[in-house]
Amino acid sequence: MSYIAIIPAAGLGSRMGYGKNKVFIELKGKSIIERTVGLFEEDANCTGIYLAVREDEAALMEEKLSAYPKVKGVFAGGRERQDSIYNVLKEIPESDHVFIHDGARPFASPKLLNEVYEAVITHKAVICGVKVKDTIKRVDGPTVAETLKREELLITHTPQAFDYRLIMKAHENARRRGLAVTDDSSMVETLGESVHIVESDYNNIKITTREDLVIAESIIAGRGESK
Ligand SMILES: Nc1ccn([C@@H]2O[C@H](COP(=O)(O)OP(=O)(O)OP(=O)(O)O)[C@@H](O)[C@H]2O)c(=O)n1
Ligand SMILES: C[C@](O)(CO)[C@H](O)COP(=O)(O)O
Repeated sequence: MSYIAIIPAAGLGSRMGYGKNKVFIELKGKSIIERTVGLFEEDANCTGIYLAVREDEAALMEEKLSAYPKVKGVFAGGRERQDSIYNVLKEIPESDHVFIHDGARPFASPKLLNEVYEAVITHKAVICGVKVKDTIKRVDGPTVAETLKREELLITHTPQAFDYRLIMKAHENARRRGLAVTDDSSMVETLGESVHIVESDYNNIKITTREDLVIAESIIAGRGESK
């Protein structure tokens, strides 16, 4: 048994405001996308890595990732993350399991990848996430609508892992029904299938805004990484 990894990296990075795709930002001499791809390159259970990239960045991406032999394909992304992933899903070879992991999430630990992999062997859909630390309220404009039960909430991370046929069916169903979602497991939920949860960790951040770059630098410093 093994899995293949899909890495969506075709975003605009608009919340970062960097003027170009944030996955090319370097953190201690290595770009975010190289760090993310490196996680799967190092994972013995991963047999191939496929990316969604912006068409105008395909050449740059291929150059950046030339040192990662598990990268088997780079495909054009779509308008939304969901479209980018579907564009890759329909091109990849059929396999037992598929991991989907944000290109902008470079700190997933080997332990987490392993736990998600163990879980997807038994469960057909697996996500990871962490507990909410703050109190979350649903709002209606400037007014509080309700206070949600914190113990029922999960901050969702990637990797998310799936049985290949199930995630393909979930994406195709979502496209047919015009469902727009921000993570892949939501589409599996829509099919009425259960989604298993593995505990992630707070370092597994998605680099989204400028503040995240400071956190990222501090995670790297804490690891004592040498160049
Ligand atoms: N059309 C899109 C949009 C996003 N992504 C990827 O999905 C991941 C998570 O998305 P997000 O953090 O939202 O990245 P961006 O879309 O780049 O950021 P923003 O929403 O701020 O523009 C990123 O690795 C991003 O490159 C993608 O492949 N295709
Ligand atoms: C999939 C995800 O990373 C889970 O937290 C997140 O939903 C991606 O959302 P984005 O708005 O595309 O960053």
